[in-house]
Amino acid sequence: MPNTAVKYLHVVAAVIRDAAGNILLAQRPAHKHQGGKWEFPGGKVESGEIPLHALSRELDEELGIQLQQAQPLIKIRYVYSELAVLLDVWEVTAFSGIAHGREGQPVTWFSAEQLPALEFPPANYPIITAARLPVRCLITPEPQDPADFLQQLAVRLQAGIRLVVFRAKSLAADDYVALAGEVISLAHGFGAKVILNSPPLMLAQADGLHLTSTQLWGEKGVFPRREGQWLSASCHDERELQRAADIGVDFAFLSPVLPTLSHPGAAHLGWESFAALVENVNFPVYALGGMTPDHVVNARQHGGQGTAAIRSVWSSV
Ligand SMILES: Nc1nc2c([nH]c(=O)n2[C@@H]2O[C@H](COP(=O)(O)OP(=O)(O)OP(=O)(O)O)[C@@H](O)[C@H]2O)c(=O)[nH]1
Ligand SMILES: [Mg+2]
Repeated sequence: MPNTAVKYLHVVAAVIRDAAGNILLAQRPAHKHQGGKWEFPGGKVESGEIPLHALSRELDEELGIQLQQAQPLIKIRYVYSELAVLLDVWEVTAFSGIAHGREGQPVTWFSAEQLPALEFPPANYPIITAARLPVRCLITPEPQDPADFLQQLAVRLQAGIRLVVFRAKSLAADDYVALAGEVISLAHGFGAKVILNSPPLMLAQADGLHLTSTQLWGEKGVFPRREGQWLSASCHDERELQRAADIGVDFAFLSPVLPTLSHPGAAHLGWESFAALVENVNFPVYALGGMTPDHVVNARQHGGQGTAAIRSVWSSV
């Protein structure tokens, strides 16, 4: 949660992608704060400036490019010993000009998968997660027939799904692990990532482990996660998001944002509450509950990473 007694320096920064999906990074000059580390280009918002103008000015000053289109990606508050920053990160989707280090700083395009091995200022780690995560996430429905399930999954991967939470509460542990192995190899063939929903055994090939909101309250540090594997969690309110932050999740799902077909009369957050809750955490959050493909725009406008869905993704393609 942000510390209201702290004055955060508002900094805009950009995740700039080329047509192949590579991301442009610059190396901070040695004499500056966090010198020598890689950064997302950007800088301080001047007084009276709106963030998008600050971003446009910084990208011209630092890289000689003209910003044409950008959308919010994530906001992070971080307290260094010397200063506190609010990193207001935007995803640049269109620009003109050829990026070069106008202030003499080295600039390089990296694939998203190269980012975790680079050295960044410590505030940046959630930005790397956000840059690697897609806008849409599929949470699978309960598998009935495994062969049919894999075939259905392949259709969604072909349609562009790049993040899958393999959720199968009805399967025995051995069956879950066997099907998970197949889900992972199928998804990896498409360059998609697979998060396993709290199996008793964590597979080395999986990209992450997902916790239900109940599992969030288990003993800290006992989750069977390996180095490099993400930890995600289902949350429904501020208390669960805070707990997710305390145990160090990489990203979360917040629900229900809208009414769902399975619980049509149940209370839901609505987009404004979603935005207010997301504003206070420093990791990417997917909107879940009642999401259709069109809601990706709403999720991004309200500070989310994107949308997660079971039914609408499984049945709409
Ligand atoms: N641009 C940028 N700044 C970051 C990142 N991560 C991070 O902690 N910061 C911190 O945000 C602060 C402001 O960034 P900056 O030094 O780029 O500001 P600026 O371009 O206006 O530079 P200037 O002070 O030379 O005018 C610095 O303390 C920097 O360490 C990042 O990824 N990109
Ligand atoms: Mg700068």
